[in-house]
Amino acid sequence: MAENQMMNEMQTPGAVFFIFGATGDLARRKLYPAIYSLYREGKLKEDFAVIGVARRQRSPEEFHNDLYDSVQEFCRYKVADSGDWDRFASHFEYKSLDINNVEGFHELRQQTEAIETKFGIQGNRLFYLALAPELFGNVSNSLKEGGMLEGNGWNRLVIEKPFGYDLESAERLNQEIREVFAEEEIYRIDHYLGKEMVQNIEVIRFANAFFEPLWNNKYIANVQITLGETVGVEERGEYYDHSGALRDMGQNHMLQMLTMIAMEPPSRLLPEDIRDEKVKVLRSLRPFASNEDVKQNVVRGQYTAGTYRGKELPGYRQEDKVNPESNTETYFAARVFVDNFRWAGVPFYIRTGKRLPVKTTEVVVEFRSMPNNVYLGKKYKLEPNLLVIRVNPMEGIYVKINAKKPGSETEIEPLAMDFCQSCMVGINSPEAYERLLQDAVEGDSTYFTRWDEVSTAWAFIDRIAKAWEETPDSLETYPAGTWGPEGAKRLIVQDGFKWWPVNGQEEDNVVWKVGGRE
Ligand SMILES: NC(=O)C1=CN([C@@H]2O[C@H](COP(=O)(O)OP(=O)(O)OC[C@H]3O[C@@H](n4cnc5c(N)ncnc54)[C@H](OP(=O)(O)O)[C@@H]3O)[C@@H](O)[C@H]2O)C=CC1
Ligand SMILES: O=C1O[C@H](COP(=O)(O)O)[C@@H](O)[C@H](O)[C@H]1O
Repeated sequence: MAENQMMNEMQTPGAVFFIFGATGDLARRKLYPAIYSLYREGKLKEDFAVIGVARRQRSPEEFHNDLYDSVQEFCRYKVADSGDWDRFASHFEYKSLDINNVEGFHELRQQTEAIETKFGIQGNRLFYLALAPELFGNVSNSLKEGGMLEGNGWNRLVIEKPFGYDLESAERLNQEIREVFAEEEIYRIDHYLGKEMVQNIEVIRFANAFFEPLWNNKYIANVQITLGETVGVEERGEYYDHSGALRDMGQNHMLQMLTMIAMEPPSRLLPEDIRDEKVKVLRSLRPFASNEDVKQNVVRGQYTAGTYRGKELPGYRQEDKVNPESNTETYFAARVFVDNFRWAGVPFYIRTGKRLPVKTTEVVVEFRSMPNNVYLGKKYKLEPNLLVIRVNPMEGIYVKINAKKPGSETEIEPLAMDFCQSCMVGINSPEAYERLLQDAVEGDSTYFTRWDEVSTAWAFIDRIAKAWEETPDSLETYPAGTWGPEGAKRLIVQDGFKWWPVNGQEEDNVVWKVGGRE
């Protein structure tokens, strides 16, 4: 196939992928489609195999049918023709196994050796745990006891979030898996790090003379990071009600994006150099000193019933498997400071929520006004310069500058330079899971989180969670389909700033024209 030929040079080393949790939602929606895309693009050749593991029984035909449905529904490539499909599907086998059944792992080992021989795989094994975190320790142990780590290639463990509930539970979890796997064998997924535009932050910053010299407190007034979702908790009420927005999105995706924006340039583009720089940012986060400090800097909210595009939406407490008296936050916004030379005094405003009006992830870097602006005055409509990095679902970069209004002698107006990557014909950005699976198999841990990153992030988040536990009435509400609680506006307005519109949409739903002149 054409994609295969084009991508030959990017082929990954042969390996067996074990998907523990093979009948689950993550495997179906993300992992199988990602493997198919890698295959279609020739990044996986014929020397790979997948063994799906879960408790329920699945005949080979049933498993292949599940696989087909998952690819057709969720993959960015549709199945090309039946010959290609049969060849792809022949790499997949299923093993019904409870992860606590060590005996069963000996059988798995025999199945593995047979499939390695069949596809000429040299003993490389990648264990992907798409399972509840409580099972991570047991599965690691069963892999060891069942002789699964005695192949003659490498062994790698890929684990999903959430990595713990707080620092203490994360430490326990880490200890359990470290009894079997070394840190360099562990790949902790934060799927935001696999997103094309999150990885692009590094390039935009470090490959452009426009930006890097200005990337500090002398020129940047504030940074805003928004991860908005229109969905509610869907079928995940039970998990979410225990977790909440702070743990579900804050501890991982939001702080990881913040580190990418704030980190120092690494001396080399090696995984440990980059992760060293990221962890320095996390260590520089100004910790909240007291409940009052948290109250002044962090706002939390829960959605109530509302309307979105004419549709009535239930409140969070009415959602399936959610405690009807739940105090769990579905939104939070925080003002965070990175106390180092580069960022001293620059607020980072971060916010995320479910049931907001727009699904979007964006970073807005707002530059300071000119020190002595000769264009101050009523007739000039000056706006601060902005750099906007659009992460998803739109991918692109947007720069807002001031320019003379054409034909006018005195008027100045903001001009938007908008590069929309996702609008370009022929661009079909890889899904985060494709990139991360490929990296894991290639042994590149750059976009996976190291233990010190995870633990430092938890220490920061725990302080907020503790304050909220002690001040339950700090929870505000917001109607589903709106931009979150009032407190989030106050948080930023008190500093003389405002939340910039995201994805072309103003907070009061006035459309902010994207591209061209406003
Ligand atoms: N779904 C998503 O989009 C995301 C999920 N995650 C995380 O990924 C993990 C998996 O999530 P998800 O797929 O949604 O969960 P599901 O509940 O849909 O799937 C869980 C899987 O685990 C298997 N399983 C459960 N117990 C055992 C056992 N004792 N032995 C063997 N297999 C077992 C189940 O199969 P069976 O019942 O047949 O044994 C099933 O395949 C979780 O940690 C979740 O937080 C993270 C980000 C996104
Ligand atoms: O990790 C998670 O992320 C999703 C949002 O991911 P995105 O790639 O669609 O932006 C979120 O819905 C979920 O609650 C959280 O667990």
